[in-house]
Amino acid sequence: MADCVIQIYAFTRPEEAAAAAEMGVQQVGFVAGRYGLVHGELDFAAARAIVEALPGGTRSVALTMSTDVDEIVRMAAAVRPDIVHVSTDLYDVDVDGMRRLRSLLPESVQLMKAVPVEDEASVAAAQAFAQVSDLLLLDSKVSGFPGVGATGATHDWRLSRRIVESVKIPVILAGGLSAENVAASIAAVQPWGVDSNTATNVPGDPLVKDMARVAAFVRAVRAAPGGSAYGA
Ligand SMILES: O=C(O)c1ccccc1N[C@@H]1O[C@H](COP(=O)(O)O)[C@@H](O)[C@H]1O
Repeated sequence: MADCVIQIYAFTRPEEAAAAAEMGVQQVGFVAGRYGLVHGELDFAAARAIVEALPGGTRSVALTMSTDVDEIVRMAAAVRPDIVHVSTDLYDVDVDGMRRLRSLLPESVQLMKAVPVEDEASVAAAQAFAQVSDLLLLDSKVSGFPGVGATGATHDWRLSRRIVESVKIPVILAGGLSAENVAASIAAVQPWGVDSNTATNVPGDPLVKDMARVAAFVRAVRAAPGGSAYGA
């Protein structure tokens, strides 16, 4: 059994990203591209600076709020992340768009699709997007929040578990995860990875990571049954 992969969002400062990697965060996320939609948007040069700050072996994850496949390809060329994370509303980049995006990205770049877990239809949607993605990220959707995620809210983990069991690619669980609930989420969903944003920020400040909370999240994952190859 492999370690459960730990991904943390949304870094805006290279030094915080590097510190998180040293703490054991394996995938460091940031929002690449300025569209005036969400907190923490970085221009391509600032996003690239985070990629360059990471030690070897830590994967960089560039979240895009663009709905334009060609713009996403331009972002990937400028930022050169390990993973491109498409986090707009589900059908803003649909299955055909994801297929085209996959064909245009270098093979070395993985493509991750955020799927909102809301109801029974989410299971079929995840299965369809799994055919054209390298990874899935299962997240919460709250109306009024642009795109998928960054809500601080959990969702129905039973639906996420069904998705994990029915697709053949790695699945990261996101949505309201914290040091307090991540062990329960791993037990319930058995994902390949877990992800946190709001609960590892300085409370009330979406632009600054709370490194003590990041460290607590890493410890909680590694102590959880199923969270570490070396744990219980
Ligand atoms: O991180 C962001 O700023 C972001 C912006 C727009 C859409 C999604 C975003 N982040 C993703 O949402 C998850 C879960 O967030 P939370 O823990 O519920 O606050 C985050 O980790 C990213 O994958």
